[in-house]
Amino acid sequence: MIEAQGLARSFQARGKTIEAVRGVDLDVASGELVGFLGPNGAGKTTTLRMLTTLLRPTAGRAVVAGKDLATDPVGVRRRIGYVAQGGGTIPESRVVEDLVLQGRLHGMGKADATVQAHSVAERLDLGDLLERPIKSLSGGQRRRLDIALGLVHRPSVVFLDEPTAALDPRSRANVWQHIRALRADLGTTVFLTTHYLDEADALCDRVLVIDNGTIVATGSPAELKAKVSGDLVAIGVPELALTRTAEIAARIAGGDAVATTGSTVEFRVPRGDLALPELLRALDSAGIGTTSLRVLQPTLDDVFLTLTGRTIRDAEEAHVAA
Ligand SMILES: Nc1ncnc2c1ncn2[C@@H]1O[C@H](COP(=O)(O)OP(=O)(O)OP(=O)(O)O)[C@@H](O)[C@H]1O
Repeated sequence: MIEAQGLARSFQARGKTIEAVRGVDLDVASGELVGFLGPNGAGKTTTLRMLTTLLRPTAGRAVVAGKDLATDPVGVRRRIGYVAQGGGTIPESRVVEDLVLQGRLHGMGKADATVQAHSVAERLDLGDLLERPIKSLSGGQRRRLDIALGLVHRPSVVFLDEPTAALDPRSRANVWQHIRALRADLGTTVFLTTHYLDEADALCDRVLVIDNGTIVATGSPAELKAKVSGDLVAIGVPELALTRTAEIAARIAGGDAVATTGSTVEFRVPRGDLALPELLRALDSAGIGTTSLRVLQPTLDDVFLTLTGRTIRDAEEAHVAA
């Protein structure tokens, strides 16, 4: 449904060349729900704008919904929905008006656009809000309207740029539910960008991790986590036993990356649950009593850290400071 090879885009700003996207390859199958995960400034929006014909690539090619980006941009536009960060609606207009207008802009007849406006509004729980002025909607309702606007013309693939940015946890969960339903009920291919690790983890079949304009990993959230880091075991012990505990941790089969923070010794092993009996026996023989013991499964942030040497938050802070 989305195929790209070597997609790249650079910008000239203040005499400097910014390579926003540096040769991205993509292969998204029909009906997949794929997330593009990376910190602010990684190149997510730029990639999305190229795939949706809003920005011309400096290099590379892509076929989206069966149409070539370079030779048939109109064909691409007809078949896709694009939900940008902060959509461009008219605050005074009513929800139904905006939905119908959007359908008309896509060349739909008035009757068809009206039927579709009601249908997508129902689908996104906006059925009771059709007569409301857009400016009166809550953040979550507004975000659902943005998504509905991207769906009026029945696209086979929809691109969502940061669909839950700035929403509270409840509204986010609600938007996730609607995105999942889109794929489940209509078979729509969904390609979304996010810098929220939990969003990529909870929502996406497959995640492409992007950093500095380059895809650094791709796989299901579980595959990514399994590939790059094991479980983290954290053992709380009395201060006097810290050094000895770290030595014991280093000797556990498969144990790696032993670190001491405060009164805790942490280390990584491929399977924390399997390492615990050996660890506890060794600590017991050494006469060390534990004050706490935790096994944490890796997060996508661990994946990002392993791949890039930075957490997503560090990368974002560095981008803001640049
Ligand atoms: N029109 C432009 N002119 C100059 N530089 C740009 C332009 N658009 C994007 N950039 C730069 O390209 C890089 C990638 O930006 P992009 O918006 O694609 O990142 P992003 O991953 O989508 O981040 P965000 O989550 O903040 O939207 C950044 O360094 C950005 O400053």
